[in-house]
Amino acid sequence: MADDKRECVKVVIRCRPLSGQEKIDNREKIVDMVVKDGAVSVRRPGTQDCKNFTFDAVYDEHTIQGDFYEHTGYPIVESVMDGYNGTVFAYGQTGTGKTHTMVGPAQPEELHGVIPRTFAHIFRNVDCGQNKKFLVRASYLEIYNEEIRDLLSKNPKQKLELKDHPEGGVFVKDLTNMIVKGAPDLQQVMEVGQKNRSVASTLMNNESSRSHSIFTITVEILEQGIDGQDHIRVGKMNMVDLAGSERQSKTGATGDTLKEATKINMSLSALGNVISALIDSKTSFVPYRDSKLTRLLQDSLGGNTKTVMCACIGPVDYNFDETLSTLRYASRAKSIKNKPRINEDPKDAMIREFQDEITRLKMKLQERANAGPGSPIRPGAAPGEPEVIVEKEVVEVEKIVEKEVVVQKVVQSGITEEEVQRIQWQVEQERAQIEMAVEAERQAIEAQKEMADQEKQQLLEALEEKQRSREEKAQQQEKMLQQLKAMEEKMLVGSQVMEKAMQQEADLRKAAVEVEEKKRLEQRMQEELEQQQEDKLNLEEKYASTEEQVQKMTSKLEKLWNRHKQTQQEVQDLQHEFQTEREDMLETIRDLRKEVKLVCLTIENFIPLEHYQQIVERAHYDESSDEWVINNIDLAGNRVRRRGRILDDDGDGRHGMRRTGQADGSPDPVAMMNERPNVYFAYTEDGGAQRAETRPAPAKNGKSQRMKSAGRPGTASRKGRAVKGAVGTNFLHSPDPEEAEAEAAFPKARGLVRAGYQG
Ligand SMILES: Nc1ncnc2c1ncn2[C@@H]1O[C@H](COP(=O)(O)OP(=O)(O)OP(=O)(O)O)[C@@H](O)[C@H]1O
Repeated sequence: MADDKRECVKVVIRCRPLSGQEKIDNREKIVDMVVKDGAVSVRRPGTQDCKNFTFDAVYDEHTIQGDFYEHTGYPIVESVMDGYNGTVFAYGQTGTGKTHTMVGPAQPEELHGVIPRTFAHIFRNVDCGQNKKFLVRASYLEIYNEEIRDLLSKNPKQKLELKDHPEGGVFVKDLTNMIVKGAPDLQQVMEVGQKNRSVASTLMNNESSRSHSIFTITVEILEQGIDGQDHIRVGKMNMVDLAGSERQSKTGATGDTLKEATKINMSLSALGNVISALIDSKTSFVPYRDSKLTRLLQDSLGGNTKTVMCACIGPVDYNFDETLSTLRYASRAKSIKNKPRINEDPKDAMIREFQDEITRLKMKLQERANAGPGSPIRPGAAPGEPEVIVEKEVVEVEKIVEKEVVVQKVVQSGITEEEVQRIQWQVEQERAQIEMAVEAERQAIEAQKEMADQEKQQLLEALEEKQRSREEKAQQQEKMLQQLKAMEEKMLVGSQVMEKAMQQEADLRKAAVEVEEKKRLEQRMQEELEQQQEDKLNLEEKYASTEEQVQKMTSKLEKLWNRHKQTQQEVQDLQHEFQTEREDMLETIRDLRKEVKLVCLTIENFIPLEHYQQIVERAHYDESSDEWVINNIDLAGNRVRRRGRILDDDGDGRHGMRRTGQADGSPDPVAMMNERPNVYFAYTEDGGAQRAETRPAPAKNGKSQRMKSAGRPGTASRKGRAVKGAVGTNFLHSPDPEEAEAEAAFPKARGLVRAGYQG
């Protein structure tokens, strides 16, 4: 039943142990945790000034991976198996243990992180799912430089698009979803994805994740309800390993790594803004669309998901600022409220399609089995009759399951071994009968000695044709049987006989999770109570005597004074943090400006202004894909040149395009416009529209002809031009009349001009 209760995001903190280097450097440890109270305190280095926080749980450096999973991953997977969406995500500074927590080393097994531990857990539940059928799928993606990539694809660098589904919410178009049949399949999927992830070495971490990654396991559960009808629930488990927030000065990032860091920090800021908006009662707008990460996490933050956020921190002094900032971030996230609900009978459940397909295949096989050996070779059976239709359906099924991984384990097939043997035996019997019948007919024909040779030959051919067709049908039947088996293997069936001990263990764990949950609620209530008590301080009170009044007022004053001091300190810290963030952002802006300047330099010197304006006018921003779009871009500029080269591959050394050209060998623009009306032309100094691929060949001295006659190749700057819609162009230069003159003398540069443009 759907359950519309609101619940807060569960926030836990994990502190990693001191690294080897930190021990060598004799670093000061500034993080203290009281695990049983969920309390963490961070001491300002060199002082006794501590900042205290409480969370749903805290895990110190002694916490082992197994215990961490039991308290964070386990309850979420249990909910997923009930049909809820669940998310576990790791957040924190670079090098604090996010990947260690979510993935962990491959060996030994006890160091496995949350993701691999869910595999065995999910399939243990599948094993115990009495009278249920399951379909389990997995996908693995990363967001690298604001681009979504499929880590399971043959081409993992290809950029995928985010789309909005009216009912299902945000989804990634064309993302690979592997159907898996056991924990080893999932392990294999994870390993493939891990190999494709973008990592790099920085000063803070030898293997730093340069992208955010999301591993998703979808579990579809089919079960008969008390109404006798089949019901489907779909649980989805998202496991997110975020890239680390980082300061350029500390990581020593340059070049591509710096560019990655800029994008990482920008998307993490967007995540911070979403968290702030969600807890701000005055704001109803949540800026999910500001980054791909926040769009993908939309359901996990403020949506219908049970979410655990694990904030990872380092234990030593030189990370004080980042640790404090992470704890503040996490503390804010505690107030986010989600509305988890069970996903019941969704329209697009794959298990339903599988179930229907299996039923249809079974019926067809049964029909054939009942009809006996004669049925598949009914003489005169017209094409388009049932047999042919079945063949089409089989092809459809093959399409659905084409991304299946290697089968390692079959929990239990829905079609019994006896059934398979029986049908196989029937097929064998049919074959034997067919062979006997053919042999008998052959003998009969040969016995008719007086029969004309020609007639005899015809009969023999007809007989052979019949036999071929019979064998084909028998093969089809066998193929269908294999299809049926393959599909049923994908639908995992829960064990009928669950051992009592297993059941008890599962119950015990469930009870422990419930106790834990109650403890968490109690703690939250305790916090609220303390808050209310503080608020009460401001209320008027009645006093029995003046002395009591003085006493109470003094204690109240003391408390208020302490609070005032704390708040002041908090303001100072926030100002400091704000300043550091501001500096980081300024750094980012400086980097982005540099990039913009380079783009502007290229535009100003290589693309005539009018043509640039045309491009700007034709470009529009597509909100759904978050990209600038120019129609027919595939027919423009460099792309045309590339296509031309392909056409040139005719072996005779002449350019393919020239065949439509003028007498002097240059192409006829009008002819080409007629041929491809949307083509953009390249520009030459004489102003003539020319195809990019027909530009003059380099002169003997190695310089191009254009370079020679131009005198000032591509250096004319156009300061102060107001380019309509040219973001970031004008702020770089001020108007300069001399430049206008230089501009007039400027040769018409190669660039992009739409066909038909008259200069
Ligand atoms: N709880 C822990 N116990 C033991 N070692 C840990 C723990 N947490 C982290 N480490 C070690 O610290 C190093 C950095 O960890 P990890 O790569 O997981 O950091 P990260 O937060 O994912 O960094 P980045 O954001 O740069 O990807 C690794 O060598 C890892 O093994």
